[in-house]
Amino acid sequence: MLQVQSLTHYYKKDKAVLRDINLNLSQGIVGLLGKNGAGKSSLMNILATLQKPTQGEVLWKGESIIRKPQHLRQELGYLPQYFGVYDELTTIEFLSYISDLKQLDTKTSRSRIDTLLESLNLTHVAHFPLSSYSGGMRQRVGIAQALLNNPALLIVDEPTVGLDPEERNQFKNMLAELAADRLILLSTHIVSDIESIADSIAIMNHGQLNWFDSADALKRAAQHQVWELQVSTNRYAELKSTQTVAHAERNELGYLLKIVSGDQPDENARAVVPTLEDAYLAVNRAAQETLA
Ligand SMILES: Nc1ncnc2c1ncn2[C@@H]1O[C@H](COP(=O)(O)OP(=O)(O)OP(=O)(O)O)[C@@H](O)[C@H]1O
Repeated sequence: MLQVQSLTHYYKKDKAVLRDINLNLSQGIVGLLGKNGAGKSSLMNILATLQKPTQGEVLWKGESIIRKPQHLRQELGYLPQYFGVYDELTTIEFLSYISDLKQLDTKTSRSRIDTLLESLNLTHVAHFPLSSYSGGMRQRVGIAQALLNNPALLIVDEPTVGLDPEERNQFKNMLAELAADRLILLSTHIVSDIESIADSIAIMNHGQLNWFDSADALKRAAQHQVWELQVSTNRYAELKSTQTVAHAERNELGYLLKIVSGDQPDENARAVVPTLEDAYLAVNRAAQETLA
């Protein structure tokens, strides 16, 4: 559905924020992981046709979205990282306003708004001003506006910021349901946001794409790179400065560490089965080593 070809982007002449990105995406959820500043929002803004890239091509169903953005826009839903709402409007008023911007006819708009309010559990508060909403409710309104045109491509940029754990889970479940018949691209720096729902995982570092495959393949690739080790407090202080410590748990002997490393970090370290978070750290560590 979506092909990204040799995409490179510069905001300033000497600093590429996206470097030669290539991706072929089809239906399902793609989790885009990367630290702050990795280039996730820049990539998403380009895919949402809000920014033209410096070089490269993006094809939606075979047609260039750079030359013909309108072609994708009709089928696009976008929830940006910073989603502002008009506080004094009610949800119904806000969604009607966005429907007008999306040029939906009145009948389609009314029916879509009713369906979305129902499925996002917002019907009972639809006539309240948005200023009275919690973070999770606002995020559901954000998703509702992105889904008004029943988009075939849904882009959500760091959607779980500000949500409590329960709201996070609800949001994940909702995305999993929505992915049945569309492509969803979700960016985050929190691995648990996409764990269990992403069909594939893309990892970015310094504007480069370092990984694109399933979560299982990612975990397999990290085998023999994750180690558990019991150390004294002094040894922990040493290891902290030389190793990627994924987890440190204090106990009566000092610390039980989980270390991500291509080599056995200590003769007493034993290899353990990587979690998705460990595997993500392993990709980042390898990317840092390549850059160094
Ligand atoms: N409009 C802009 N003008 C200049 N530089 C920018 C602009 N937008 C982003 N950048 C820079 O591009 C780099 C990538 O930023 P981007 O927002 O795409 O990353 P990100 O992975 O989404 O991170 P975050 O989660 O912090 O938003 C950063 O160094 C950022 O400072």
